[in-house]
Amino acid sequence: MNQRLAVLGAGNMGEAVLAGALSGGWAASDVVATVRTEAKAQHLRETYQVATTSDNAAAVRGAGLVLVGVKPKDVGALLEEVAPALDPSAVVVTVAAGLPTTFYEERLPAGLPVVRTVPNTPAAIGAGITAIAPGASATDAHLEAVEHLLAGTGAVVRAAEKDLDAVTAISGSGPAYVFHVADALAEAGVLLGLTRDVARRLATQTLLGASRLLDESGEHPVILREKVTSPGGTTAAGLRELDDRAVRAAFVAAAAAARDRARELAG
Ligand SMILES: NC(=O)C1=CN([C@@H]2O[C@H](COP(=O)(O)OP(=O)(O)OC[C@H]3O[C@@H](n4cnc5c(N)ncnc54)[C@H](OP(=O)(O)O)[C@@H]3O)[C@@H](O)[C@H]2O)C=CC1
Ligand SMILES: O=C(O)[C@@H]1CCC=N1
Repeated sequence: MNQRLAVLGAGNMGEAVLAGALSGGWAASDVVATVRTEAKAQHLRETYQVATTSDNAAAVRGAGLVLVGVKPKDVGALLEEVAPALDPSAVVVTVAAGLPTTFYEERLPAGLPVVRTVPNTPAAIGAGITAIAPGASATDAHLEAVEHLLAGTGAVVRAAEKDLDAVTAISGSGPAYVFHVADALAEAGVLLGLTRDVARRLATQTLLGASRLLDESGEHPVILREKVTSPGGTTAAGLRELDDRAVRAAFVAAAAAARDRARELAG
């Protein structure tokens, strides 16, 4: 399989995967990204030194890996555009939420391997996590090629395709939940009289430090929470408010709603 990579739709997620792949050692000279505006093309050329075009069919010619980075609603039209131009040995890798691999297989030349992935935006700084699942014609070698592509974006895990909507709800959408918490914590600090700059710094570093501690200690989050929560102390008072407002239940409901929405996107 050749190393030519075509990124079709270099938006938030396509660009994040592109950035992660390049910082992981993928050669910029092997990448072409498709765009719809000259401003975006210029940004990609200047930032990553990759080739750009607005012609998706031209981009996929000779590409061994074709990354579908457009919104789920735009995937059908995109596949129609590129199907006749795809290299017979190409692997189609998609990041689109919800759409099953059968959606692609029905629209692409018979037997063309499809790998469905669920990345997240921290991929841009090599701190993402991506779940990957093979379609009917994707082999272990195809999965390995996708793992190689994504190696610079962070962790990569293999998953069963039936689980990918749940993965989307947790790690795909998850960064947005975390940014929501970061914003809420910082604004709470402002309410308590801290400057915006200080409050934001405290919130950001607290999330970063807590995440690293969780990861590096290997301890269960409940144990780590208990280590912060002195009997009769400040944290217990704060946590009681979160429980009274059913924050834990809200996370469960948010994940279920995101999973259900992924299913709806499949049509
Ligand atoms: N954002 C995230 O955190 C995650 C997103 N995903 C999936 O990633 C996909 C993209 O989402 P996201 O990056 O957020 O969305 P964006 O809108 O940021 O990216 C889509 C990009 O595709 C471009 N585009 C649309 N149609 C075409 C076309 N025919 N040819 C070339 N380019 C085209 C758009 O251009 P223009 O801007 O000009 O419209 C845009 O730049 C979705 O399918 C989503 O489900 C998956 C996991 C996480
Ligand atoms: O919001 C969305 O639909 C996409 C999929 C996961 C994250 N962003």
